[in-house]
Amino acid sequence: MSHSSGSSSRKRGRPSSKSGPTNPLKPPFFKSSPFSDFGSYMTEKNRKLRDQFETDASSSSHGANPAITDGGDSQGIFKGVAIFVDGFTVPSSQELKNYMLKHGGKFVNYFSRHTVSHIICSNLPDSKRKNLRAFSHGLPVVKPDWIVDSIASNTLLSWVPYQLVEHAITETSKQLKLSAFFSEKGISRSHHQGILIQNETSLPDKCKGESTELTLSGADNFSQEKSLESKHIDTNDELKDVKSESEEDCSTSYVAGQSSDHLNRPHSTLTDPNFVENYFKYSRLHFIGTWRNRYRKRFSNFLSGTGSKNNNPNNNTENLRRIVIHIDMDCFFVSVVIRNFPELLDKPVAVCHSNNPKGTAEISSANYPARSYGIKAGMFVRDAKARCPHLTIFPYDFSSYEEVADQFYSILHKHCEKVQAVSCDEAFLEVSLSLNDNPENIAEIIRKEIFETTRCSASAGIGENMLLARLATKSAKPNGQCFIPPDKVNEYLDKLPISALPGVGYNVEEKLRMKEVETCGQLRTISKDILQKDLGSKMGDMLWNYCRGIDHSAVEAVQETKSIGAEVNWGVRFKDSKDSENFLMNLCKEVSLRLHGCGVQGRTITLKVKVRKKGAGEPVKYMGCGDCETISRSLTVPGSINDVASLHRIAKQTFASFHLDVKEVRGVGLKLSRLELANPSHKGIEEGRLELLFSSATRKGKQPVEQSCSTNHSREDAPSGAHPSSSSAVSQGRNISELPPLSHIDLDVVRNLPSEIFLEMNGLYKGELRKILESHKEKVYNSGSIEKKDCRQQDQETSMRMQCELEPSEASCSKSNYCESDLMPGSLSQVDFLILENLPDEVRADILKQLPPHRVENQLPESSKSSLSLGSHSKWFDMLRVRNCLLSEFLLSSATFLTPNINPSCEEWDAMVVNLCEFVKEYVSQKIESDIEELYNCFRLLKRLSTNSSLLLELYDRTLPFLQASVGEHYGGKLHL
Ligand SMILES: Nc1ccn([C@H]2C[C@H](O)[C@@H](COP(=O)(O)OP(=O)(O)OP(=O)(O)O)O2)c(=O)n1
Repeated sequence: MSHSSGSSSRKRGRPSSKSGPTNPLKPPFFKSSPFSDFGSYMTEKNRKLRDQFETDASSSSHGANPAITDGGDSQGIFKGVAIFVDGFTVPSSQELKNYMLKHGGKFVNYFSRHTVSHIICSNLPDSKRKNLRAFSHGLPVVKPDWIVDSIASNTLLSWVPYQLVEHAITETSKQLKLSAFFSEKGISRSHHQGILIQNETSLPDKCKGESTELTLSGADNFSQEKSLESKHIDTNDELKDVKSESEEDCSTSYVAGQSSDHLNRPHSTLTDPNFVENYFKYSRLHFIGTWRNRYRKRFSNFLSGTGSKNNNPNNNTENLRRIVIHIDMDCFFVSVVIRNFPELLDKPVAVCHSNNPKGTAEISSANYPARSYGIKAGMFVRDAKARCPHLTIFPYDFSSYEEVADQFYSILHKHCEKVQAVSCDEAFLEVSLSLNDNPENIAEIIRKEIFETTRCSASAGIGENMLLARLATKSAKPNGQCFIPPDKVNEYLDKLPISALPGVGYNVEEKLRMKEVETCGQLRTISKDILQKDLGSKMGDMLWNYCRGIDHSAVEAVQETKSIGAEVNWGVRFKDSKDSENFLMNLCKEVSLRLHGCGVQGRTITLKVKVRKKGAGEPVKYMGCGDCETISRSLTVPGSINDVASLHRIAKQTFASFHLDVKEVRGVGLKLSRLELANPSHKGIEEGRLELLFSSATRKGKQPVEQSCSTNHSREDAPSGAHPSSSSAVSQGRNISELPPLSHIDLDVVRNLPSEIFLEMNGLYKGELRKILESHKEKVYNSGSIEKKDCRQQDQETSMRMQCELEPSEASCSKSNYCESDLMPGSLSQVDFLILENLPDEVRADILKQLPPHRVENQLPESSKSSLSLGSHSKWFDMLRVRNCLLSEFLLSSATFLTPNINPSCEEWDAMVVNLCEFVKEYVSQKIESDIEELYNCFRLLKRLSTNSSLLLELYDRTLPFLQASVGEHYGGKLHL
């Protein structure tokens, strides 16, 4: 029977008002038939057809259906699917029926919303389209291609991309599109999950296995495909490639956990001017990478770094032992998203931004049932689906991860004072227990509370050190705990594969395998000398310890951040230098945001660029970076920075110095190291920083934190409104014996401290800190070398800074120390104008008097002259604040780069000259007077530095004419240098 006849016979047989006035369910023409009414006739007919279909199906599966028998999939890919074909289709209804026969599905001749799971249809007349809900009864209306493609890929594909009408499913089942769940207004995930459940239960039972996935993939939308299509109308070959790739990837994928904007977001720098911002907004790696900053802010009260107060109420330290607990949530991302789906607990589930079964999106987390199919984090979806076609994939839900992570850490901090955060779902705890206490009890209490609060399980490993605790967690997972008592350590390690030890990668494993060493027990038979000889001193030493269960690292509540940056290695495709510049600017904005978020700035800027290797084809991963070479360069500037303009200037210059074909660039990263606390005027400066400084300084001195900072205190203890030096948390309860020894204090950090913290710290050290700084300064000045000059200059800046930051009373009493003319900066470029501007008027006037007068030729416009005149300080400061010595930073970094032992190549050298010329041109052309002031100072500085370097002299000689020509062009004069 054809699809259309099925439909018409249904209409024909429908009881009508004309059938009989008495009982419409018993029309007169059934009176003489064996069927009591039309319903029983249809039931009987359907039964017959079903039997017939099943007989055909069983003969088909036993006979001519290699797809089922050979494929080993005796159930067939359409198990649970029952189609009803409506209207003319290609392939025909009969062919579709045969496909169902062969591949385990059902073909329903007469529509019934109770037996049909999918309506197959090639076209919908307008009338049906308008009244879709009535027509479809809430079932999916899908093109026959869905069946054909599923057979071709031997997998039941999501039907969503094959919907006949885009909104078929969303309108009919009142299901919101996934994009709506992630609107900017922040509709909650639980709402979204609630809807998913609702949808699942509303589908026929037999479809439930797939329904979660199907419903989730409701975010697959054609609009995305279409928008990509329209955006990619371009004759450029590369764009064409991208088009086909993105269609392949996006047409059947959702990008969830994101706003609807994102669903329509193009997938590369080629078409998205805000690519960097979007990339980080939706990136799981970004979430993981930036999580620590959020944690620090939220739990700053707990980050005293002391942690030495005993957990045990009985404070008798003699009878206590130190135990480390490593606690880790199980399959974190999955556990969080399936909390509302208890029926999925024992089903394979993963989290990924796309569920396109052919796609190369990476699995972020897989639950343990999924792992039994070999699915793991980092695997492409297509590989995961190949291993487990019924894998349910959920989108990210970052806000819920954050919420659960907060709950997790609140519990940990409640139970333990010394918590070392490893990641959003993993931490080390150090607890002190009496010899009789069972360490498993506390782990159990914590795990129970975590589960009751978050509805997600955590596993715990317990041991005498961090190594053993971490190893024990592996044995405990999932949802368990494991204690390795001291007398069982060797036994535990004997059989443990060396690959389970932290830090053992493929290379080390291979080298040891060559020696027939595969377990820790076997590793113990090799001497330390041999290990160090074969694997290097550090690795050899570490492995020698690890295979004996020895680990000296201490649980540390505060961990130093050494660098902050951002890197994008996906979706990077530039057409021209305008693209790359725009990208760099956005990357700098991102990095600047992160630096401000942490209240720090950095002095060393590293730019890393990934460039496609010669001959490397397009990457396997869609829009990935593929086979690349990595080039990187670091520059150290004299003053730390965190503002976008400075970062961008340096990044742009460095990028240009690589002389790359931008079309070949596949990834860019920017990182700042040598971090310092940000300028006190920055909002990023937070309370508690001094605590961080103490612990970092102490670590630097390789002294365990708890030894020097034994008193527990939190900022909440500080009485409000009291004088900082006596009331702050730092001062609370501290006496000098509890502070790190002065020799452990990092003087570079101290130099840059905000005044109130410096004063507080100096007070704690009874004035010794200032003395040390001064004597250090003397030493530097007396040691005589080219470096002295820089140190001296730096110290002059420090002196200025200290002078400026001292409280008025302190400032006046120390003035004689710092305002001596020999310590004054040699040029304006060495002055921190922000500080200068904030000085009391008389102090600033004092300092300004001692600055060397700058000279600009008379031809400069009057306006420039007046703004550059020392008499009009306020205007001058305002302007200078805007551009705060950027050029000098560039020049000084160049100077660092051009030290005699580095010897730049000709290419690098030429790049330097060309870049400087361009830089100068750009500066001058903007006609900002403060820039002229800056150029003047910078070239003076360059001239001075060039007396010690022939390279710098050449740089000066080659760029000076350029500078003068530009000044002449824009101002009609030249600078006297
Ligand atoms: N390649 C990776 C690794 C991890 N993560 C995310 C998802 C994880 O859920 C979370 C925590 O990482 P874990 O390594 O702790 O892995 P899981 O918690 O998923 O599993 P396990 O139970 O093994 O800890 O970080 C990720 O997105 N991509």
